[in-house]
Amino acid sequence: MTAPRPETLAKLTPVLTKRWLSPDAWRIGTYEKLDGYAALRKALKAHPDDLIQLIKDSGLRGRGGAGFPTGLKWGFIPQGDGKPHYLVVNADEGEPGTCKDLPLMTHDPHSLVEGVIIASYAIRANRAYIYIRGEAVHAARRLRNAVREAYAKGYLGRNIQGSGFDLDLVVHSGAGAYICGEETALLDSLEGFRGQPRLRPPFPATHGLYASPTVVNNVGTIASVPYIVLGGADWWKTMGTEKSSGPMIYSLSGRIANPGQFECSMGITLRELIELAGGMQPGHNLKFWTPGGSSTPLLTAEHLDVPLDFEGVAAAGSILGTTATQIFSDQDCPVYATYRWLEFYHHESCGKCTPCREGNYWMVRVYRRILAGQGTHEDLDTLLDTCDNILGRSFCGLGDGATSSVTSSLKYFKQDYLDYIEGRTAPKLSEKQLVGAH
Ligand SMILES: NC(=O)c1ccc[n+]([C@@H]2O[C@H](COP(=O)([O-])OP(=O)(O)OC[C@H]3O[C@@H](n4cnc5c(N)ncnc54)[C@H](O)[C@@H]3O)[C@@H](O)[C@H]2O)c1
Ligand SMILES: Cc1cc2nc3c(=O)[nH]c(=O)nc-3n(C[C@H](O)[C@H](O)[C@H](O)COP(=O)(O)O)c2cc1C
Ligand code: SF4
Repeated sequence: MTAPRPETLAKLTPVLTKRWLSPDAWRIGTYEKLDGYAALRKALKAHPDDLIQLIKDSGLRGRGGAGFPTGLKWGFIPQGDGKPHYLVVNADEGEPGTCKDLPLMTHDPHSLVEGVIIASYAIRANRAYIYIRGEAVHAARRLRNAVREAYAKGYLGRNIQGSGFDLDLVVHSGAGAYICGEETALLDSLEGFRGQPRLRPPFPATHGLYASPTVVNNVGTIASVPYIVLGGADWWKTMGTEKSSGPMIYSLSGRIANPGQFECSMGITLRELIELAGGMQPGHNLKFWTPGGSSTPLLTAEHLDVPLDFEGVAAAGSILGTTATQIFSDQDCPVYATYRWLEFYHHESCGKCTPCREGNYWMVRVYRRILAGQGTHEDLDTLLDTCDNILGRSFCGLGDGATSSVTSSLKYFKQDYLDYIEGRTAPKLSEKQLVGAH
């Protein structure tokens, strides 16, 4: 493992991760000693509209993958409409490779709770929910403990810190479905229905939980809010780039020496991230990687110096997404990796719309055929044609995301497909595994 150079180490900007290594930071006493709830006290003295303006000024963009401007979203909540308003935190974190919200909630749950209270005050919500992935049992336990502690200290409940503001916060565990991370499927699930996406527009900002104005934000988005309130918009903008401000937690996995979370100013490159992670594993050379989880088009070793911000990754033909960089080497097969992701999308497709439900089913079969050494050249056209019929024609983003690795692996690694089809690569799947592929 090679140590990073000092100039690369300087690119680490621990803000949301700064307490993760402090012992017991998940307990309220420790959290308060480390600046905890100071932002809330400051926020409760401000006018809610000024807080929305502060978040707009900071340029904060959603950390759930789409990068929608947070202040703008909060500003869409109608005021004086007589309806209840809701804040819903999306803690479903299901995107393969993504692991930033879970450690945050485990190590520093109060930063999320504090962010929830400030955001709810800003949008005038008196009830908030954290919808957490069902499998995340430990993180949910920590969160529920944090909520209990916050009630006991008067940060939640009636007349918070004497401000006159009331807020109840409920932690709701889902049942472990990827689709329930899509915000409208999440809202259906929270209401007690089967989690399937709703038609948008109308967006949750006007017609969300119980058809009322609702802000849905990712864990990382809401946990950023206390830091912006304390440090100010200008400080936040000293990190990152002009249109992608602030720090970002990048999760690194795969063929690198030291996988994990690295919080850096947005715009860092994969070359620098790999250096921070101690380099590639010995004997491995970078072949392909996802910039933001499996729903984002693959990039290659040519893209090592692409700035990992919303604009930089888009210019390189991919999407920043959840900043989950999954790193594959010359010893990994892009055809097989794509097949495994497709099996995931096929399994997780909710079945509501035909392109995604049928398209993923058939693409999995075509991949099995190719990987069993029984593919044809026409199969490659079938894959591209199927993607063409899914992308932009699906009811929600799951269908679109499923096509990303198919089209990008065919763009960069067509030869790997041809090697299976023309018999130069030994089959990876057996006849038995091929059952049902024809
Ligand atoms: N974090 C994870 O585990 C995970 C898993 C799968 C996918 N994703 C990410 O999800 C993203 C797609 O999510 P999406 O379909 O919600 O994206 P989207 O661009 O449709 O919406 C993003 C957010 O902006 C809001 N919004 C957009 N336009 C609006 C408008 N006109 N008025 C009011 N609000 C508006 C939406 O309500 C939503 O909250 C992908 O980029 C992917 O990276 C994340
Ligand atoms: C299939 C699918 C799954 C998603 N899963 C998540 C998720 O687990 N966590 C999340 O924050 N956003 C997820 N999203 C994005 C949400 O729909 C939404 O854009 C996000 O919660 C908005 O929060 P933000 O603006 O703070 O990013 C998913 C989107 C799709 C299409
Ligand atoms: S794209 Fe897939 S997950 Fe989304 S609604 Fe259609 S079938 Fe369901």
